[in-house]
Amino acid sequence: MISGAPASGKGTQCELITDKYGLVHIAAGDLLRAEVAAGTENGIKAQEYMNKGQLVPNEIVVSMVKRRLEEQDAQEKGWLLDGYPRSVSQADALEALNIRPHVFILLQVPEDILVERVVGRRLDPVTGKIYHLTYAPPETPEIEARLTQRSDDTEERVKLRLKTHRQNVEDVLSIYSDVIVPVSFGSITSSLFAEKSRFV
Ligand SMILES: Nc1ncnc2c1ncn2[C@@H]1O[C@H](COP(=O)(O)OP(=O)(O)O)[C@@H](O)[C@H]1O
Repeated sequence: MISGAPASGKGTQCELITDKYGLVHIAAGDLLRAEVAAGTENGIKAQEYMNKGQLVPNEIVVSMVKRRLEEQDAQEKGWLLDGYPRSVSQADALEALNIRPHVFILLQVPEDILVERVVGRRLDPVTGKIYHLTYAPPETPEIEARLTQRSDDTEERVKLRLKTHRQNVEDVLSIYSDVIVPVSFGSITSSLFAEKSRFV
């Protein structure tokens, strides 16, 4: 499992970890965005909460994540669960199925840096690669032209998401205290990964 505040680097570290270990990346936020894009009933409900940076109700998220964890690829290759659980009740739902992580990676980044990261974050819809207009600019003008920005990646909304994260992270950490590996800001992405990848 990997946990961290918005723009703490979950997505970027997940890409490095899943490439190296052949794990299946399961991100609750991505699953929800797929429901929103598909216009499903759950997606329409979830959108209201996501626009406010609030947690989407468990009756939508828990079954969605459980189903994805139980799919054959995750069972065979192993999974890296990103952005779930975000509450004790969500963690309890996995405990009830005897689903526990071998490692719980906790990314820790100062909040002022997070806001700057979010506002400049962009996504390439063709490759799925994450860029930052200042710190990790796109390689070509063609890529730059097609980059998209998440609707909740505004300064106003990221502050709501940070508040939600602070409210929930402490509850969850107590459940995984035996497998937590804290990873603090200060290393660039690749050296951070290299330095800490011994634990995975
Ligand atoms: N485990 C979860 N439980 C409830 N809502 C979630 C969960 N994970 C993600 N969401 C919703 O999806 C939004 C985007 O999540 P995510 O892509 O992980 O971005 P962030 O890193 O900002 O949390 C969150 O702001 C929240 O509204």
